[in-house]
Amino acid sequence: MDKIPVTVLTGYLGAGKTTLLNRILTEQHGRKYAVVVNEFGEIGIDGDLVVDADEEVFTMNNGCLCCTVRGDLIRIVGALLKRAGNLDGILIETTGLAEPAPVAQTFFLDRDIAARTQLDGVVTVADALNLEQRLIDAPEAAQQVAFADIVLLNKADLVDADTLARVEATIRRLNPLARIHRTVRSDVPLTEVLGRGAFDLKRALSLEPDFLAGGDHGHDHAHDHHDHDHGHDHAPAAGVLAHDHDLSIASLSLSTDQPLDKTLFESWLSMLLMTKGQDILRFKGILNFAGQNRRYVLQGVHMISEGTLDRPWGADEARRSRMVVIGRDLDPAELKRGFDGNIA
Ligand SMILES: Nc1nc2c(ncn2[C@@H]2O[C@H](COP(=O)(O)OP(=O)(O)OP(=O)(O)O)[C@@H](O)[C@H]2O)c(=O)[nH]1
Repeated sequence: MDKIPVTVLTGYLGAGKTTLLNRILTEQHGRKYAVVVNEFGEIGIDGDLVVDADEEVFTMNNGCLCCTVRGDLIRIVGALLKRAGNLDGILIETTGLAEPAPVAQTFFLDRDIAARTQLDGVVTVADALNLEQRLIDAPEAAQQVAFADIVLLNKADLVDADTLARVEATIRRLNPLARIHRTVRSDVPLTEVLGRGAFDLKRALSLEPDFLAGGDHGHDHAHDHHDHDHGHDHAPAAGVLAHDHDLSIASLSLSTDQPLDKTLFESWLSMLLMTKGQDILRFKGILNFAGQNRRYVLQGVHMISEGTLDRPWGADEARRSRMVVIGRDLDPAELKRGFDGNIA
């Protein structure tokens, strides 16, 4: 039996992973992929933002995929394999705060999974506008780039040619071997990211000598999965994978069953981004605006926000507005007050 290829999509918050995933699901129409999405936050939104309703999307909401969640991944992939039928591949989108190595490890360490699947490649989407700053303030960002087999240098439309060349040189320094594609909205020929047999175990071992050793690669973890704030206390480990998450990053979920007033909401959001945009790493939401029978999808990274009208609300669907904000030093009470102030 052929092994099922697995592609891990990684990259920092808001880099363009879901955009790539949607491109794969749309362009590879007729193929059957199982999609596993891991998000950082209590209320699932990512699963809803994946376009193709024919695909089954498994969401893991446990926040950090880097360690304990691997158990969930093993369970989900294990269940998938039991009824795999004619699956053409498994696509795993990690949260922007995850490291790809432990996810990749799963496909080597779990015997049953290793026998049936083959890690095809780790694809890292890098945000050309924000990567340089992330490499300074977010250790995961460097690990994601270092561990990639293929890098999409995305959002090329948001920077000038010199910046793009500089960011590409930085990626090259972190990862001399990966193929790098400059992209806008993750538009890369899919033959460049899928079915390439790109994963290089030797390189993984050079970055993480314990890659095949299992366990938690020398880390000592203290997670608090209750509020999805996660603190790690990591003993120094060999290789690039010694990690240290930023404890001040948290995810806040906002929701209401009452319709929101679009004008109030937009002015609240623009004020919020003007005053706190540096600290807001990522926000996304599915909103119910008064008088609108279609869902409004909101997306943003720092000061850049995008809103689009999506499909109509279903007849039996609860018209619930949900928004997730991920950032540093957020004030939950103030954000909740502001959000609730937009109720129509
Ligand atoms: N201008 C511009 N915007 C982009 C590009 N690629 C993606 N975006 C936008 O950036 C935002 C984030 O894109 P996503 O694909 O959701 O990013 P992600 O990496 O899945 O985000 P998380 O899962 O939250 O980490 C969305 O508003 C996209 O429309 C690009 O090349 N240029």
